[in-house]
Amino acid sequence: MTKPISGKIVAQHNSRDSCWIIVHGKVYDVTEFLDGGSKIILKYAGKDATQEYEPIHPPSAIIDNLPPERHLGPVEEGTVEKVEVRITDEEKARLQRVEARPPLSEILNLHDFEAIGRLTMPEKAWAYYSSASDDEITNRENHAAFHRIWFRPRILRDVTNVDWSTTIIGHASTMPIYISATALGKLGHPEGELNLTRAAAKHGIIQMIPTLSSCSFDEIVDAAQPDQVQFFQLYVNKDRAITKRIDMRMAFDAEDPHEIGKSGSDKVDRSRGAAKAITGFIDPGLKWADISWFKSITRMPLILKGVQTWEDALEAYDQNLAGIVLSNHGGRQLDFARSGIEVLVEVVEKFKEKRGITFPNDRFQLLVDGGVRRATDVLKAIALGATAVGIGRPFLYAFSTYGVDGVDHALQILQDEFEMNLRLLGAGTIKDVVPDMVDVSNIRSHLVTVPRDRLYDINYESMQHARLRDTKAKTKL
Ligand SMILES: Cc1cc2nc3c(=O)[nH]c(=O)nc-3n(C[C@H](O)[C@H](O)[C@H](O)COP(=O)(O)O)c2cc1C
Repeated sequence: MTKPISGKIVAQHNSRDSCWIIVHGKVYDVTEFLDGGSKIILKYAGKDATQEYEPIHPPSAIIDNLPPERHLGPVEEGTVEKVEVRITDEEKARLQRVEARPPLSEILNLHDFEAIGRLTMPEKAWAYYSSASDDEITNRENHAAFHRIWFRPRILRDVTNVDWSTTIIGHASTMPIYISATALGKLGHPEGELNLTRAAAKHGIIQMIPTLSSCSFDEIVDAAQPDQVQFFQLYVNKDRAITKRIDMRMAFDAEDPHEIGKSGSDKVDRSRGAAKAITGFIDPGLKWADISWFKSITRMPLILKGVQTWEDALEAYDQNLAGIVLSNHGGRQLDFARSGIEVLVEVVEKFKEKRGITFPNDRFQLLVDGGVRRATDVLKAIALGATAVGIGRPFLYAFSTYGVDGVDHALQILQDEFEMNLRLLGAGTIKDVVPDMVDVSNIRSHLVTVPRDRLYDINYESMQHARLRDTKAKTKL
């Protein structure tokens, strides 16, 4: 066994010429990672970097990416100078707000998780999770687009028993939703993505594991129940050998489908640091011609995420993919990209026109994400031909403040909303939710609103989010 290295020796390697760091009690020589000047690594040169490293990288990242000769061995216990953690007044105030968070019984909808998360989450986590690109127009449009679709409910139908379960890419799901891939789960909660895995198991829904998870792929798969289905979101590495290795492991570890991620970078303004630090490996050269290579290295169904036009949807169909996710990445890439729900309408129309194909369709499934906060949003997408929708941020907010119980509660809210709204829509099952049940005539209009009717608006008593406990009587959020 390698002899433990004294913290004092490590501390001497604190420069660009020789940079050692400690992560989880092991010493690593990361000098070669400093090419291009990584300020954040240098900040921890010669020190214990575990706290900074942990939320951003899975435990195995450093081991997998650094050649074995750079793994210098364990650090000698008790010799490392403790990095002083100073608790600011702001942080103290935040911790008090965490104590004052309302019980889950007072969280009535997915918006409430966001309202409480904004007040209680660590600043970095809130910035990374809630932010989007440029002016965040697409981020807000994603939800607003659902407001341009109205229901045409049917009456006098027997809805004593309603069933909102479905099948997504051949896998049973208790609801027509799945948990979309979101990076850096440990920024919000020490258990990170495992909160999602456990709640997904409890509710019988599918979790999409991100390439950039904070927990390792193995941890997430190990936390799953034996029959639990998980998807894998793959960012394609510039070094295709690495992508191939990931794929081989997927095939052995999880017998389930995965999807190819978009090749663009996670472009996020309010939290530039985290996004830039983790996306440098993504291949901007990924192209349609590469699809055949993916097919040659895996036997799992492939779904392409990030499709935003009918032309690309048709190309994906022609390349025999199992489906697509109509997604603009939660408004985190190109601002003014249209919402997934709007693109869905165009895709369904054009497939009918060009190929005579209708949806939902088992040979090629349409998934949608972005801005989904209510079961009614989901039902609109289902009526328009989607098989299921992905939800991202609400689950991040839920686990950041309440851990796994928060995600469980969020999923229960959705289950309850499905039951109620299917009845009100006059649909006994998901198959009964058909195009005639929605009026989508305004979906393409991106009107800027007319001046508001102030007298009427002032009389409207606005709904309130959940509130912190001890400030409830005094403050509005
Ligand atoms: C904090 C955050 C991180 C994300 N990370 C990824 C990622 O690593 N890979 C990916 O394919 N999509 C990622 N997404 C996009 C989501 O998969 C999904 O498309 C989006 O969140 C849906 O919008 P919603 O948050 O309004 O539900 C991320 C989204 C957020 C909010």
